Amino acid sequence: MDVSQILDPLNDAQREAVAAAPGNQLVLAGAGSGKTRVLVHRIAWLMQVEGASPYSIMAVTFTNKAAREMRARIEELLGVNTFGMWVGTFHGLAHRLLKAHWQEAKLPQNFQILDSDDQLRLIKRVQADLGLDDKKWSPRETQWWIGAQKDEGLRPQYINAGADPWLQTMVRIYFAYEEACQRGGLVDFGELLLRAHELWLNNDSILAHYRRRFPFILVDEFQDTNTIQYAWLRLLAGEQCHITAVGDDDQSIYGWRGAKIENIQHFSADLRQVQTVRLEQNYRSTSTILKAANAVIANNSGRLGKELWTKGEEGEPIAVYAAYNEQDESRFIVERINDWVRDGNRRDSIAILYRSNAQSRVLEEGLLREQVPYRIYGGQRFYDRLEIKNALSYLRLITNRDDDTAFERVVNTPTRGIGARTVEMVRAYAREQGCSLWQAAKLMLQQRVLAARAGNALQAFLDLVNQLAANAEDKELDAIAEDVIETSGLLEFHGKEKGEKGQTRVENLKELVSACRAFTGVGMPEGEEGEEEIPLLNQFLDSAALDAGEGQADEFEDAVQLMTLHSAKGLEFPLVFMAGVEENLFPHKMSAQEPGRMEEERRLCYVGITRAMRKLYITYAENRRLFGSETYNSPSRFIAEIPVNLVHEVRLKTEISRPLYQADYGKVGKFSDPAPDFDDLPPLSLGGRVEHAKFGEGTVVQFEGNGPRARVQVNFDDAGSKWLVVTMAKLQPL
Ligand SMILES: Nc1ncnc2c1ncn2[C@@H]1O[C@H](COP(=O)(O)OP(=O)(O)OP(=O)(O)O)[C@@H](O)[C@H]1O
Ligand SMILES: [Mg+2]
Repeated sequence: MDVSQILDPLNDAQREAVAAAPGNQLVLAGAGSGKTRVLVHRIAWLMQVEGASPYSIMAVTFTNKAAREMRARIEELLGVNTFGMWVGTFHGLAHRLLKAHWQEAKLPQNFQILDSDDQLRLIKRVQADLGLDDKKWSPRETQWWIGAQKDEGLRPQYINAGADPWLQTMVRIYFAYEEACQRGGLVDFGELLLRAHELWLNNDSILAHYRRRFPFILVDEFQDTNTIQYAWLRLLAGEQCHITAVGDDDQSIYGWRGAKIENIQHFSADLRQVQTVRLEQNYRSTSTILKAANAVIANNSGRLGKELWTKGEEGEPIAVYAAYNEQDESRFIVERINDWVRDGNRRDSIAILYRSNAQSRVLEEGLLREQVPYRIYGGQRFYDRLEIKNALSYLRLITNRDDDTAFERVVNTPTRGIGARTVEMVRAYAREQGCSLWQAAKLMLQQRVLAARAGNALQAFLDLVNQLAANAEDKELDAIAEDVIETSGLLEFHGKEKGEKGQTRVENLKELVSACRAFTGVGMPEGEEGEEEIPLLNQFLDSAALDAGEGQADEFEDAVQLMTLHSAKGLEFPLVFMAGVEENLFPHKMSAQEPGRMEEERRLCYVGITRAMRKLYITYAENRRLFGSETYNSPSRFIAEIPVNLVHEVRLKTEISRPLYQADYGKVGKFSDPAPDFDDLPPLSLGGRVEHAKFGEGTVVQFEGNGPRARVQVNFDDAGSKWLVVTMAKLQPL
């Protein structure tokens, strides 16, 4: 039997874990030390040497993508099919189980998964039935609370509300909500896990069957399991099964969603004869990157304690860039990406990581401008996001009432009691009359062909859009956007969605206001005579549609990856940018409010740094417009935690114009125009004050392009924001 393929690519400690006799194992090790590799090779070993059938193995991964990769790796190692193996996320596996045993789980065969939107709507209905006022009993809070109970494995009958009236009410809602779900055959995410656990708990024969079936259970990213997941694992494992859990307490980043680091400590006590393996050699990163990660995480207390080392080369210092603002940050990153690709590297060797979803907007714009293909991992591009499309639909209706797509999209969003039947009637009428939906709706209201309730609701929608249009007169673009997201009720509507998702949507909507504000400066060219001016709002909508229309780079195209720090877990990239590393953004400002959250933010930073293999850039902006407002944050404390000898501070932002021209001419030499006399050009700098003959004094906030085409954006104190061509504008630095 040839096992060398399985063991050769491993070090001694890894080999010890992979080739151990069947038993419980805990592999506790830092980032990039080969935990996932051990898991994969362990599965191969069990099949090849212990003769385990693929049917006897269950592997829990962090994402579905990771599950696919795991299968591919094993097939490559062994040349066998992994078809019968159960590999997936906790939710995916629980779903599979419930589908197979719907009767015993007391579910209808075609039970539906309830997503977060639907869940919130259901909770609202339930609360209304109980006569509870939404204002006093926020459905969103209830949703969060019920989720937290389920994560802890708690049904309402086990919650002792005592004399606490608030808790008593919550429990009452929880009971009623459960009943409603059961009646409708609906299962929310938390319920999947809870129900799967109970299925085994209450059905000895089914449990016995799965215990026999799965003598081997392997879990990646064990540090982020919550109470119910851990209970589920233990129940399945029983006394005979063998669990291999791999994890890193320093990478636990889902505490806010109920994950329990303590499960790592409990594991050795709860299971029999656990072999603990520690891996200390890191194979991923340069020693510089590794030292930085070690230094940052050392600031956390209560760690299980481990130090990583590497034989790898020292590598380049970590580059820290203090950007003038978010635009400058985006531009800097795109330039470095272009350099990297010019040096012969692939784009998919690059990741840009950020703390908040909404940060992607400015980064995406920079990439689009330079036509760098990119993909948002585990997410959508900014202008493709549901809440943004909703807001844009209102804006489109303001400029054009006959925009049917926009009409359809928001006629009942936020919900205002216009049902599918009414909309179908409007559609039919429009077809008949050959007019737009808006016109049809108007006619139908005039002719009173709708039932009173539907008619009133529809009238309210038309009034709302007309009102928004009236409000928009003479307003700046960002003020229009702000009015739209508030007055339409979108902000409130999306804000009510459960926890993280709702907050992300609200942040994105506010970010749209930022996008409008930034656009105001770029939009109109200086009023060319005779040319009809296109209203700024229309220009903005066109540009947004173009951005969205670009579509994601397809799966096979070589593209830069953008993602949040949370979704980067487990991945690695030769070149990594961590953007927006500023106080209040990262660490997130909410982390100051809850104990323990700051340490979780630091672990997130550790996760971020340790994604980098060869080169790491950390950037922050001295002032930033995000979520619709302007902020001045100081550099993140995490930057200060990296020893200075590992860092190279990049300061490009002074003297932008002259060096830029000269470098460009020297390098490219493609301009046929006679070279302007560079010595006559003013030394402009981002953030610098300048004076213009017509517009007066202002501040340079952005620049773009090279050579004779270089343009700067100046926020003039009185004349507003303008883009100017440097060679023409005769700006005087002050
Ligand atoms: N013994 C080894 N020899 C050479 N390369 C290795 C070895 N072990 C792991 N690697 C490589 O090191 C990198 C990190 O491994 P892996 O992703 O398994 O680490 P991990 O501990 O799971 O990291 P994370 O904590 O980020 O999930 C991978 O590129 C992997 O192929
Ligand atoms: Mg891993």
